[in-house]
Amino acid sequence: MERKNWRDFKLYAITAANYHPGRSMLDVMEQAILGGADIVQLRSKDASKEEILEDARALRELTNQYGVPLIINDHIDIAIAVGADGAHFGQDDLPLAEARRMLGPDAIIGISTHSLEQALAAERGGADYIGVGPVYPTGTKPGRTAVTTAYVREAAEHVRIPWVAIGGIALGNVDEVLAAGATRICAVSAIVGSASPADTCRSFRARIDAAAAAGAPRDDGRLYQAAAVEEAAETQGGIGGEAAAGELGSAASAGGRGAAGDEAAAIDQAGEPGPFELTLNGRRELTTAQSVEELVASLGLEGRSMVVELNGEIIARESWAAARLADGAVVELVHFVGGG
Ligand SMILES: Cc1ncc(COP(=O)(O)OP(=O)(O)O)c(N)n1
Ligand SMILES: Cc1ncsc1CCOP(=O)(O)O
Ligand SMILES: [Mg+2]
Repeated sequence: MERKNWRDFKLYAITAANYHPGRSMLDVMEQAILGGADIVQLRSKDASKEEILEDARALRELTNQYGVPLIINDHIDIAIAVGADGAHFGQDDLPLAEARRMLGPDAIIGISTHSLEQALAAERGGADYIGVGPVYPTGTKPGRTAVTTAYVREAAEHVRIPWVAIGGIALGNVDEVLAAGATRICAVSAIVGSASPADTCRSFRARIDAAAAAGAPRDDGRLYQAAAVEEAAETQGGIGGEAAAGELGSAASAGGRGAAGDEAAAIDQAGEPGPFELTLNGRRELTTAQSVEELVASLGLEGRSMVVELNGEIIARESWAAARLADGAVVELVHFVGGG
Protein backbone atom coordinates (compact mmCIF):
# COMPACT_ATOMS: atom_id res chain seq x y z
CA MET A 1 0.00 0.00 0.00
CA GLU A 2 1.49 3.31 -1.11
CA ARG A 3 1.73 5.89 1.67
CA LYS A 4 1.12 9.54 0.94
CA ASN A 5 2.89 12.30 2.82
CA TRP A 6 1.25 12.38 6.26
CA ARG A 7 1.44 16.19 6.24
CA ASP A 8 -1.24 16.22 3.55
CA PHE A 9 -3.81 14.79 5.93
CA LYS A 10 -7.23 16.41 5.94
CA LEU A 11 -9.40 14.34 8.26
CA TYR A 12 -8.16 12.99 11.58
CA ALA A 13 -10.27 10.30 13.27
CA ILE A 14 -9.81 9.36 16.93
CA THR A 15 -11.12 6.26 18.67
CA ALA A 16 -13.69 6.45 21.48
CA ALA A 17 -15.33 3.12 22.23
CA ASN A 18 -17.98 4.68 24.49
CA TYR A 19 -19.60 6.27 21.43
CA HIS A 20 -20.25 2.99 19.60
CA PRO A 21 -21.53 0.33 22.00
CA GLY A 22 -22.08 -2.95 20.21
CA ARG A 23 -19.69 -2.15 17.35
CA SER A 24 -16.04 -3.05 17.39
CA MET A 25 -13.38 -0.35 17.43
CA LEU A 26 -11.66 -1.94 14.41
CA ASP A 27 -14.83 -2.03 12.35
CA VAL A 28 -15.66 1.60 13.15
CA MET A 29 -12.15 2.79 12.36
CA GLU A 30 -12.02 0.81 9.13
CA GLN A 31 -15.27 2.48 8.09
CA ALA A 32 -13.78 5.87 8.97
CA ILE A 33 -10.70 5.15 6.84
CA LEU A 34 -12.82 3.93 3.94
CA GLY A 35 -14.80 7.17 4.15
CA GLY A 36 -11.66 9.30 3.94
CA ALA A 37 -10.07 9.62 7.39
CA ASP A 38 -6.39 9.85 6.50
CA ILE A 39 -4.78 9.80 9.95
CA VAL A 40 -5.94 7.82 12.96
CA GLN A 41 -5.31 8.14 16.69
CA LEU A 42 -5.84 5.56 19.39
CA ARG A 43 -7.17 7.44 22.41
CA SER A 44 -8.33 5.32 25.30
CA LYS A 45 -8.87 6.95 28.66
CA ASP A 46 -10.50 4.18 30.69
CA ALA A 47 -9.00 0.91 29.48
CA SER A 48 -6.11 -0.92 31.16
CA LYS A 49 -2.62 -0.72 29.71
CA GLU A 50 -2.94 -4.29 28.50
CA GLU A 51 -6.20 -3.54 26.67
CA ILE A 52 -4.74 -0.40 25.10
CA LEU A 53 -1.73 -2.37 23.92
CA GLU A 54 -3.98 -4.99 22.35
CA ASP A 55 -6.08 -2.32 20.60
CA ALA A 56 -2.93 -0.57 19.45
CA ARG A 57 -1.58 -3.76 17.87
CA ALA A 58 -4.84 -4.38 16.05
CA LEU A 59 -5.12 -0.78 14.88
CA ARG A 60 -1.51 -0.84 13.70
CA GLU A 61 -2.34 -3.81 11.49
CA LEU A 62 -5.45 -2.11 10.11
CA THR A 63 -3.76 1.23 9.44
CA ASN A 64 -0.82 -0.52 7.77
CA GLN A 65 -3.28 -2.27 5.51
CA TYR A 66 -4.63 1.10 4.32
CA GLY A 67 -1.37 3.06 4.44
CA VAL A 68 -2.76 5.44 7.05
CA PRO A 69 -0.54 6.86 9.84
CA LEU A 70 -1.27 5.70 13.38
CA ILE A 71 -0.78 8.02 16.35
CA ILE A 72 -1.03 6.85 19.96
CA ASN A 73 -2.42 9.27 22.52
CA ASP A 74 -0.53 9.71 25.81
CA HIS A 75 1.25 6.30 25.94
CA ILE A 76 4.72 6.63 24.48
CA ASP A 77 5.66 3.08 25.51
CA ILE A 78 2.74 1.66 23.56
CA ALA A 79 3.59 3.84 20.55
CA ILE A 80 7.09 2.37 20.58
CA ALA A 81 5.91 -1.19 21.25
CA VAL A 82 3.56 -1.35 18.26
CA GLY A 83 5.69 0.71 15.86
CA ALA A 84 3.15 3.53 15.62
CA ASP A 85 3.99 6.45 13.35
CA GLY A 86 3.85 8.85 16.25
CA ALA A 87 2.28 9.96 19.49
CA HIS A 88 0.13 12.81 20.72
CA PHE A 89 0.64 14.72 23.98
CA GLY A 90 -1.21 17.43 25.82
CA GLN A 91 0.17 20.40 27.70
CA ASP A 92 0.36 18.34 30.90
CA ASP A 93 1.70 15.13 29.34
CA LEU A 94 5.27 14.08 28.61
CA PRO A 95 7.36 17.14 27.59
CA LEU A 96 7.98 17.41 23.87
CA ALA A 97 11.80 17.27 24.13
CA GLU A 98 11.61 14.05 26.13
CA ALA A 99 9.13 12.52 23.70
CA ARG A 100 11.38 13.41 20.77
CA ARG A 101 14.38 11.88 22.52
CA MET A 102 12.48 8.65 23.06
CA LEU A 103 10.71 8.42 19.70
CA GLY A 104 13.48 9.68 17.43
CA PRO A 105 13.59 12.26 14.66
CA ASP A 106 11.23 10.48 12.27
CA ALA A 107 8.29 10.04 14.62
CA ILE A 108 5.24 12.27 14.17
CA ILE A 109 4.75 14.15 17.42
CA GLY A 110 1.53 16.08 17.95
CA ILE A 111 0.88 18.56 20.75
CA SER A 112 -2.45 19.91 21.96
CA THR A 113 -2.59 23.69 22.14
CA HIS A 114 -5.21 26.08 23.46
CA SER A 115 -3.63 29.41 22.60
CA LEU A 116 -1.34 30.92 20.00
CA GLU A 117 1.39 31.20 22.60
CA GLN A 118 1.30 27.43 23.16
CA ALA A 119 1.18 26.85 19.40
CA LEU A 120 4.30 28.89 18.74
CA ALA A 121 6.10 27.21 21.66
CA ALA A 122 5.24 23.77 20.24
CA GLU A 123 6.42 24.88 16.80
CA ARG A 124 9.72 26.14 18.23
CA GLY A 125 10.08 22.96 20.28
CA GLY A 126 9.95 20.76 17.18
CA ALA A 127 6.36 19.46 17.18
CA ASP A 128 5.33 17.96 13.86
CA TYR A 129 1.73 19.11 14.13
CA ILE A 130 -0.52 20.71 16.70
CA GLY A 131 -4.13 20.31 17.74
CA VAL A 132 -6.06 23.59 17.96
CA GLY A 133 -8.97 23.31 20.33
CA PRO A 134 -11.37 22.51 21.74
CA VAL A 135 -12.99 24.83 19.23
CA TYR A 136 -16.43 24.18 20.76
CA PRO A 137 -17.50 22.70 24.08
CA THR A 138 -17.53 18.92 23.83
CA GLY A 139 -18.73 15.98 25.86
CA THR A 140 -15.57 14.12 24.86
CA LYS A 141 -13.54 16.47 27.07
CA PRO A 142 -16.15 17.89 29.40
CA GLY A 143 -15.42 21.05 31.34
CA ARG A 144 -12.77 22.34 28.95
CA THR A 145 -13.06 25.97 27.90
CA ALA A 146 -13.72 26.30 24.20
CA VAL A 147 -11.09 28.31 22.35
CA THR A 148 -13.69 29.33 19.69
CA THR A 149 -12.97 30.04 16.05
CA ALA A 150 -11.00 33.11 17.17
CA TYR A 151 -8.03 30.83 17.91
CA VAL A 152 -8.60 28.97 14.63
CA ARG A 153 -8.21 32.31 12.85
CA GLU A 154 -5.01 33.05 14.74
CA ALA A 155 -3.63 29.62 13.91
CA ALA A 156 -4.45 30.12 10.23
CA GLU A 157 -2.52 33.33 10.25
CA HIS A 158 0.52 32.42 12.31
CA VAL A 159 1.13 28.66 12.54
CA ARG A 160 3.45 27.26 9.91
CA ILE A 161 3.52 23.56 10.84
CA PRO A 162 0.48 21.36 10.10
CA TRP A 163 -2.35 22.04 12.54
CA VAL A 164 -5.74 20.49 13.00
CA ALA A 165 -8.90 21.96 14.48
CA ILE A 166 -10.51 19.71 17.10
CA GLY A 167 -13.28 19.77 19.65
CA GLY A 168 -17.04 19.69 19.17
CA ILE A 169 -16.71 19.70 15.40
CA ALA A 170 -19.58 18.07 13.51
CA LEU A 171 -21.14 18.37 10.07
CA GLY A 172 -23.38 21.14 11.38
CA ASN A 173 -20.53 23.50 12.29
CA VAL A 174 -17.54 22.34 10.24
CA ASP A 175 -18.10 25.00 7.57
CA GLU A 176 -17.66 27.70 10.21
CA VAL A 177 -14.34 26.14 11.26
CA LEU A 178 -13.20 25.90 7.63
CA ALA A 179 -14.26 29.49 7.01
CA ALA A 180 -12.07 30.51 9.93
CA GLY A 181 -9.10 29.07 8.02
CA ALA A 182 -8.84 25.43 9.11
CA THR A 183 -7.74 23.07 6.37
CA ARG A 184 -7.59 19.93 8.54
CA ILE A 185 -10.36 18.69 10.78
CA CYS A 186 -10.30 16.24 13.67
CA ALA A 187 -13.49 14.74 15.05
CA VAL A 188 -14.19 12.05 17.59
CA SER A 189 -17.88 11.71 18.50
CA ALA A 190 -19.14 13.02 15.16
CA ILE A 191 -17.31 10.21 13.37
CA VAL A 192 -17.22 7.20 15.66
CA GLY A 193 -20.64 7.94 17.16
CA SER A 194 -22.38 8.24 13.81
CA ALA A 195 -24.58 5.49 12.39
CA SER A 196 -22.31 5.41 9.35
CA PRO A 197 -18.75 6.54 10.06
CA ALA A 198 -17.88 6.07 6.38
CA ASP A 199 -20.68 8.37 5.18
CA THR A 200 -19.85 10.93 7.86
CA CYS A 201 -16.20 10.94 6.84
CA ARG A 202 -17.17 11.29 3.18
CA SER A 203 -19.30 14.30 4.11
CA PHE A 204 -16.46 15.85 6.15
CA ARG A 205 -14.06 15.32 3.27
CA ALA A 206 -16.51 16.87 0.81
CA ARG A 207 -16.79 19.99 3.01
CA ILE A 208 -13.02 20.22 3.44
CA ASP A 209 -12.45 19.78 -0.30
CA ALA A 210 -15.18 22.28 -1.15
CA ALA A 211 -13.59 24.89 1.11
CA ALA A 212 -10.25 24.27 -0.59
CA ALA A 213 -11.78 24.53 -4.05
CA ALA A 214 -13.56 27.73 -3.09
CA GLY A 215 -10.14 29.24 -2.80
CA ALA A 216 -9.61 29.43 0.91
CA PRO A 217 -6.44 27.55 1.82
CA ARG A 218 -2.90 27.58 0.54
CA ASP A 219 -0.13 25.20 1.45
CA ASP A 220 1.47 27.77 3.71
CA GLY A 221 -1.71 27.92 5.76
CA ARG A 222 -2.55 31.49 4.78
CA LEU A 223 -5.94 32.26 3.33
CA TYR A 224 -5.53 32.18 -0.43
CA GLN A 225 -7.24 35.43 -1.19
CA ALA A 226 -5.83 37.25 1.82
CA ALA A 227 -2.33 36.10 0.96
CA ALA A 228 -2.72 37.23 -2.62
CA VAL A 229 -3.89 40.64 -1.49
CA GLU A 230 -0.93 40.90 0.87
CA GLU A 231 1.42 39.90 -1.93
CA ALA A 232 -0.22 42.46 -4.19
CA ALA A 233 0.36 45.07 -1.54
CA GLU A 234 4.02 44.07 -1.37
CA THR A 235 4.57 43.91 -5.11
CA GLN A 236 2.58 47.04 -5.92
CA GLY A 237 4.30 49.08 -3.29
CA GLY A 238 1.78 49.23 -0.49
CA ILE A 239 -1.86 48.72 -1.34
CA GLY A 240 -3.63 48.81 1.99
CA GLY A 241 -5.20 45.59 3.38
CA GLU A 242 -8.95 45.50 2.90
CA ALA A 243 -9.13 48.21 0.29
CA ALA A 244 -6.71 46.20 -1.83
CA ALA A 245 -9.25 43.49 -2.55
CA GLY A 246 -11.53 45.84 -4.42
CA GLU A 247 -8.79 47.92 -5.94
CA LEU A 248 -6.46 45.21 -7.03
CA GLY A 249 -7.43 45.30 -10.71
CA SER A 250 -6.46 48.91 -11.19
CA ALA A 251 -3.51 48.72 -8.83
CA ALA A 252 -2.13 45.71 -10.64
CA SER A 253 -2.57 47.45 -13.99
CA ALA A 254 -0.61 50.38 -12.62
CA GLY A 255 2.16 47.87 -11.94
CA GLY A 256 2.44 47.19 -15.66
CA ARG A 257 -0.15 44.47 -16.30
CA GLY A 258 -2.39 44.39 -19.32
CA ALA A 259 -6.20 44.45 -19.28
CA ALA A 260 -8.44 41.41 -18.95
CA GLY A 261 -7.65 38.82 -21.56
CA ASP A 262 -3.96 39.69 -21.92
CA GLU A 263 -1.81 36.66 -22.55
CA ALA A 264 0.91 37.54 -20.05
CA ALA A 265 0.30 37.83 -16.32
CA ALA A 266 1.81 40.69 -14.38
CA ILE A 267 5.52 40.69 -13.69
CA ASP A 268 6.52 42.71 -10.69
CA GLN A 269 9.67 44.73 -10.31
CA ALA A 270 11.55 41.81 -8.82
CA GLY A 271 10.67 39.74 -11.90
CA GLU A 272 8.11 37.61 -10.07
CA PRO A 273 4.62 37.20 -11.53
CA GLY A 274 2.14 39.37 -9.61
CA PRO A 275 -1.37 38.32 -8.65
CA PHE A 276 -4.14 38.67 -11.17
CA GLU A 277 -7.83 38.02 -11.18
CA LEU A 278 -9.73 35.10 -12.59
CA THR A 279 -13.19 33.69 -12.15
CA LEU A 280 -13.01 30.32 -10.43
CA ASN A 281 -16.26 28.38 -10.29
CA GLY A 282 -18.18 31.62 -10.60
CA ARG A 283 -16.19 33.50 -7.95
CA ARG A 284 -13.65 36.21 -8.62
CA GLU A 285 -10.33 35.12 -7.12
CA LEU A 286 -6.80 36.39 -7.07
CA THR A 287 -4.02 34.04 -8.09
CA THR A 288 -0.38 34.03 -9.04
CA ALA A 289 -0.72 30.63 -10.75
CA GLN A 290 0.56 30.86 -14.30
CA SER A 291 -1.00 27.66 -15.59
CA VAL A 292 -3.90 25.36 -14.86
CA GLU A 293 -1.42 22.95 -13.28
CA GLU A 294 -0.15 25.60 -10.88
CA LEU A 295 -3.69 26.68 -10.05
CA VAL A 296 -4.71 23.13 -9.16
CA ALA A 297 -1.56 22.78 -7.03
CA SER A 298 -2.19 26.11 -5.28
CA LEU A 299 -5.60 24.83 -4.26
CA GLY A 300 -4.04 21.70 -2.78
CA LEU A 301 -5.90 19.50 -5.27
CA GLU A 302 -2.99 17.75 -6.98
CA GLY A 303 -3.63 14.13 -7.72
CA ARG A 304 -7.40 14.55 -7.51
CA SER A 305 -9.70 13.32 -10.24
CA MET A 306 -11.13 16.40 -11.86
CA VAL A 307 -12.33 18.12 -14.98
CA VAL A 308 -10.98 21.58 -15.75
CA GLU A 309 -12.58 24.00 -18.16
CA LEU A 310 -10.67 27.14 -19.17
CA ASN A 311 -12.53 29.90 -21.01
CA GLY A 312 -15.22 27.43 -22.06
CA GLU A 313 -12.85 24.70 -23.24
CA ILE A 314 -12.16 21.45 -21.41
CA ILE A 315 -8.42 21.08 -20.81
CA ALA A 316 -7.03 17.53 -20.92
CA ARG A 317 -4.86 16.58 -17.94
CA GLU A 318 -1.71 16.37 -20.07
CA SER A 319 -2.23 19.98 -21.20
CA TRP A 320 -2.62 21.55 -17.75
CA ALA A 321 0.99 22.72 -17.59
CA ALA A 322 0.76 24.30 -21.04
CA ALA A 323 -2.65 25.92 -20.45
CA ARG A 324 -1.64 29.47 -19.48
CA LEU A 325 -3.78 31.60 -17.23
CA ALA A 326 -4.23 35.29 -17.80
CA ASP A 327 -6.12 38.12 -16.17
CA GLY A 328 -9.84 37.63 -16.72
CA ALA A 329 -9.60 33.87 -17.30
CA VAL A 330 -12.72 31.89 -16.50
CA VAL A 331 -12.00 28.54 -14.89
CA GLU A 332 -14.49 25.85 -13.94
CA LEU A 333 -13.06 23.12 -11.80
CA VAL A 334 -15.08 20.07 -10.91
CA HIS A 335 -13.35 17.57 -8.69
CA PHE A 336 -14.70 14.28 -7.58
CA VAL A 337 -14.68 13.26 -3.96
CA GLY A 338 -13.64 9.63 -3.90
CA GLY A 339 -15.72 7.20 -1.91
CA GLY A 340 -14.47 3.95 -0.44
C1 LIG B 1 -5.31 15.74 17.49
C2 LIG B 1 -5.48 15.86 18.95
N1 LIG B 1 -5.59 17.07 19.49
C3 LIG B 1 -5.77 17.21 20.83
C4 LIG B 1 -5.82 16.08 21.65
C5 LIG B 1 -5.97 16.21 23.13
O1 LIG B 1 -4.82 15.77 23.83
P1 LIG B 1 -4.70 16.09 25.42
O2 LIG B 1 -4.83 17.55 25.59
O3 LIG B 1 -3.51 15.42 25.94
O4 LIG B 1 -5.98 15.40 26.01
P2 LIG B 1 -6.33 13.84 25.99
O5 LIG B 1 -6.70 13.48 24.58
O6 LIG B 1 -5.13 13.09 26.43
O7 LIG B 1 -7.49 13.74 26.91
C6 LIG B 1 -5.70 14.84 21.04
N2 LIG B 1 -5.73 13.70 21.76
N3 LIG B 1 -5.52 14.73 19.71
C1 LIG C 1 -9.38 14.97 22.61
C2 LIG C 1 -9.78 16.39 22.51
N1 LIG C 1 -8.89 17.40 22.65
C3 LIG C 1 -9.43 18.61 22.52
S1 LIG C 1 -11.08 18.52 22.22
C4 LIG C 1 -11.03 16.82 22.25
C5 LIG C 1 -12.23 15.99 22.07
C6 LIG C 1 -12.77 16.05 20.69
O1 LIG C 1 -13.85 15.18 20.62
P1 LIG C 1 -15.17 15.55 19.83
O2 LIG C 1 -14.84 15.58 18.39
O3 LIG C 1 -16.12 14.41 20.17
O4 LIG C 1 -15.66 16.85 20.37
MG1 LIG D 1 -3.06 13.62 26.67
